[in-house]
Amino acid sequence: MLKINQLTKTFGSLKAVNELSFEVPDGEIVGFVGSNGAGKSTTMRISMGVLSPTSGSVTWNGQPIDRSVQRLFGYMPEERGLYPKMKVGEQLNYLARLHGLDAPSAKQAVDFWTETLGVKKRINDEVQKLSLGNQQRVQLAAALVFSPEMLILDEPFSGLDPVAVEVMSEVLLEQSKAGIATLFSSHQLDLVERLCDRVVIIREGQLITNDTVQNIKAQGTHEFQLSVLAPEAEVAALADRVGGQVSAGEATGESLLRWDGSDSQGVLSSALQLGQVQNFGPLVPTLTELFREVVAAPTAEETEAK
Ligand SMILES: Nc1ncnc2c1ncn2[C@@H]1O[C@H](COP(=O)(O)OP(=O)(O)OP(=O)(O)O)[C@@H](O)[C@H]1O
Repeated sequence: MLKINQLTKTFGSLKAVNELSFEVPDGEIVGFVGSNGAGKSTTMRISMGVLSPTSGSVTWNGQPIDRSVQRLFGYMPEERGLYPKMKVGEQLNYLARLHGLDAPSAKQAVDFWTETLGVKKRINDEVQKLSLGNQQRVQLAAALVFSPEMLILDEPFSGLDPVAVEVMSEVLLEQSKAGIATLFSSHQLDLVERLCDRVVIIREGQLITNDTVQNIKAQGTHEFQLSVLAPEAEVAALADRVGGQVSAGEATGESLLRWDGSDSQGVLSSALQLGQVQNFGPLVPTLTELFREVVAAPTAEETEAK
């Protein structure tokens, strides 16, 4: 398990990471989310041991991140890190051997990951000759080729086409089933929602949320929505009763009623008197909507300053 404990990193007067604590347990995929400049890459660099913290610590199974621990981590840095003039296959083979695989195992791993990630045909090409998306696939192969115990991936999905996104999603889910701990940052919240066991949201270096996707969604503002085949004017009277709002639905003659969910069964029976009810239930917000709410809310410091 990776444990980030009271981590702080300052650059001059800027606190890029501010007393941040969270964990990435074995077999879990943790999505690391925050606006541009929130401190995600800085946290990941420190977790990988390529940047030292100002204070606080990161440990792997209780051990500080030294060279022996670094060897267990598959890392995809934001600035990427392949040698542009080296051939894809040579580069991956070099990395696999560097991490202790013998020659036949390294070859097998290179074949497997280039095949899985769809770059096997490019194995003899220099990395710099590949499209950006294919370079990204090779980056992912580089993080995976030596069977790491932990994956630290800084925006692994950026620049990938939809097919590669699907392949990579499957790879992460399989790795997680095999017990690998994964921390990945992303601005693609639909993917985070789909893949992650847990989501860590940070803002200005500070932890805002650390919870399961399910819990985060359950805590969001819960409105109800009902769709009924009845004229808007008739549904408006019902809306007035519960302080809701009515709008036209997509289907002909359909009206949508949104309200805070109070007296839901009473509203349903009244709506049934008006016409056929098509849909009825809580409107579960997407992670993207919740993220917008969280990021738009004032910070504790801003609230205090008022
Ligand atoms: N080496 C550095 N020197 C000075 N400031 C830095 C350095 N690295 C990062 N920062 C600053 O620290 C803050 C956090 O940056 P970081 O790259 O960790 O954010 P991020 O959440 O990864 O953002 P993005 O989503 O844009 O990649 C930013 O304000 C950034 O400008």
